[in-house]
Amino acid sequence: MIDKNLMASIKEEAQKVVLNSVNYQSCENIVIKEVSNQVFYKENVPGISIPPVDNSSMDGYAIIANDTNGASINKFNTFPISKDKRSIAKISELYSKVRINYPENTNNPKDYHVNQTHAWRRKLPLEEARELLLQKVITTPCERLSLNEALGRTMLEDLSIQENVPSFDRSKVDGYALLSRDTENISENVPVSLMVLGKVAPGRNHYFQVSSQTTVKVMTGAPLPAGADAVVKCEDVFREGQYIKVYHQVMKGANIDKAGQGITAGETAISKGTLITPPLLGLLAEAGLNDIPVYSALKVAIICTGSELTELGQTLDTGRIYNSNQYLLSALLRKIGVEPVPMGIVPDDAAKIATIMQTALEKTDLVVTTGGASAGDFDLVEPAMAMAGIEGLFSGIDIRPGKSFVAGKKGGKLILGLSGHPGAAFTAFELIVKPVIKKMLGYKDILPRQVEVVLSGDYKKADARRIKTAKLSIEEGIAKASILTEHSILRTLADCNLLVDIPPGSGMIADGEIVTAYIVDLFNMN
Ligand SMILES: Nc1nc2c(c(=O)[nH]1)N[C@H]1C(S)=C(S)[C@@H](COP(=O)(O)OP(=O)(O)OC[C@H]3O[C@@H](n4cnc5c(N)ncnc54)[C@H](O)[C@@H]3O)O[C@H]1N2
Ligand code: MOO
Repeated sequence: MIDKNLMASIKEEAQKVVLNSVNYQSCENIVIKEVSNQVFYKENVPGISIPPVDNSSMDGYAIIANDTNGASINKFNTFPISKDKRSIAKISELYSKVRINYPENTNNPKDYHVNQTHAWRRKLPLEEARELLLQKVITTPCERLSLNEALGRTMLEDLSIQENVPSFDRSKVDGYALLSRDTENISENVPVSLMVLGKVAPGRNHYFQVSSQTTVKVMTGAPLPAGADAVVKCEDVFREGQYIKVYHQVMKGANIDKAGQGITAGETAISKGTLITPPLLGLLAEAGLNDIPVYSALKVAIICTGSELTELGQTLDTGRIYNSNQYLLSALLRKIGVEPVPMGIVPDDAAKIATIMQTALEKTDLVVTTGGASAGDFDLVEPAMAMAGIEGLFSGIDIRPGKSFVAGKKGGKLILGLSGHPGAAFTAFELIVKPVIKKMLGYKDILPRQVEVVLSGDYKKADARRIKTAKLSIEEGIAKASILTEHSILRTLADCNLLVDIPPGSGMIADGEIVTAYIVDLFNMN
C-alpha cells in the first residue's frame, strides 16, 4: 500500500503545480501501479522571461494528483493519456514510476527500450564508469610549440636542462661583496674596515679579486666578484671615501643567488605531464628555451539535442528554452585549454543525431552530447549511437544529478552523452568528462581533487548517491562545506566551488560531520 503521509505530501505538491495546459482529449488508457514523490520544479534564469508553462523534471505523464486518491499497488486507477505523448511527457509530469498499457499498435519512438536489444551495461558506479573510460583514452599526438603558444599545454616528456640557471653566482641586493670571515667577531663598537676595489653593475664583466680586508660594490643582479662569498646591503655599512665600515657579522652565502639555484645542470626541470603555467613559461625562458615538446591541443564537439532548444538571438516560443548547455560546456572546455566545437542544436530525431555524431567524430577528438540520455520517449542518444555504428560502453551512473550518462566509442574516439539538465551535465563534466580530457591532454593529475571537509548544517540522505553543489569556506582554520539550495541550478553553480559526495542511506548527516568532497576550480575560489 502507498503510505498515507506520502500520498498527502504528493497531493500537496501537486496542488502547487499548473497542469491545465495538458490536453486530455483523444486518449488511450494508462494504469498507475506505483507512485513516488517526484515533484515539479521551475527554473528561473534572471533577465529572461520564462514561457508560461512549468517544466517537468522527469520523463513521464502529466496527471491531476487528485486522481490518484486511493490508488495502491493492488488497486490501480486508470488514466487517460493524450495521443500526443510528446506534449505530455515534455510539458509536465508528477509521478515517475507509472506503468503504461500501450495498445498493441502504438507507435512508440522508444520501442528499442522495451525490446532491450543491446547489451549495454547499466548504472555503473561513478568510479567504475570513469575508470572504464580512462582505459579507453588515446592520448593525442605531440607537437613542438614556442613558449608563446605553450600556455595550458602539458609537457610531453621530462625536460632536463644542461646548464645551471642562473649560470653564475650573483648578488641579490645592492651592496658590497666581501669575505664573510672578515666579519667574524665584529660588533657595533668594533667594526671592520674594508677597502673598496671598484664596482660591478648587472651584465658587466669587470674582473675583481676580493681578498681579505677588501670589498667590491655590487648592484642587484651583478655577478659576484671572485673570492667573495657574501654581500652586505649598502644601507648596513658606513662609507668613508675608499673604505666601508661593517658593524655586524655577514654570514657566508648572505644575499647571493648561487649558480644553479633555479635549475641545476642536468636536473629534470619539468616532468612529463606537467601543465604549462605562466611561472613555468618564465622558468623555461630563464633557461633559454625557445620551444618545448607538448601534447597536442584538443577539439571537443558539443552536440545539444532537444527539440525544445532555441539558439540565442531567436524568439522563445511557448515551452521552449535557450540552449544554455552550449555556453556552459564551451566555457568549461575553454577553461581547461580545450577548443570547443559547437555543432549546434539537433532535434529529438535519432537519425539526425546519428548524422551529426558522425560529422563530429570526423572533425574532433572527443564528442560530448547533452540531452536525450534518459528514459523518455524522446531521449534518443542511445539509439542514435547505435545507428551511427558507435559501440555502446555503458548507460547510466550511480550519482544524482548526473545519472543519465551514455558512453560509446568509435574508431578510438569516445562519445559521452550527458544529461540535458544543466546541473547534471555540469556534475558529469566535472567528475567524468574533465578527467577523460585531462588524460587525453597528458595531465599527470587527472582525477577531481578529493578533500575531506566539515559539513555545515544537517543533511538528510536519500536513497541514491547524491553529488551536492556546495560552497567551501575556511572558518577558524577549518574547511567547511555549506550545501547550496537549488532554487535555480545555474544560479547555484555560479556560487559552487565544491561538490559534496553524499552516500545513499536513510539517516541524517549532522552538522559538523566529515564528508568527502571534490574541489571545483571555476574562477570563484576565494
Ligand atoms: N521517468 C523518468 N524521468 C526522468 C528520470 C527518471 O529517472 N525517470 N530522470 C530525470 C533526471 S534525474 C534527469 S537529469 C533527466 C535527464 O534527461 P535527459 O538527459 O534525457 O535530458 P532531456 O530530457 O533532454 O533534458 C532534461 C532537462 O534539461 C533541459 N535541457 C536539455 N538540453 C538543454 C540545453 N542544451 N540547455 C539547457 N537546458 C537543456 C530540458 O529541457 C529538460 O528540462 O531526466 C529526468 N527524467
Ligand atoms: O539529475 Mo539526473 O540524472 O542527472 O539525476
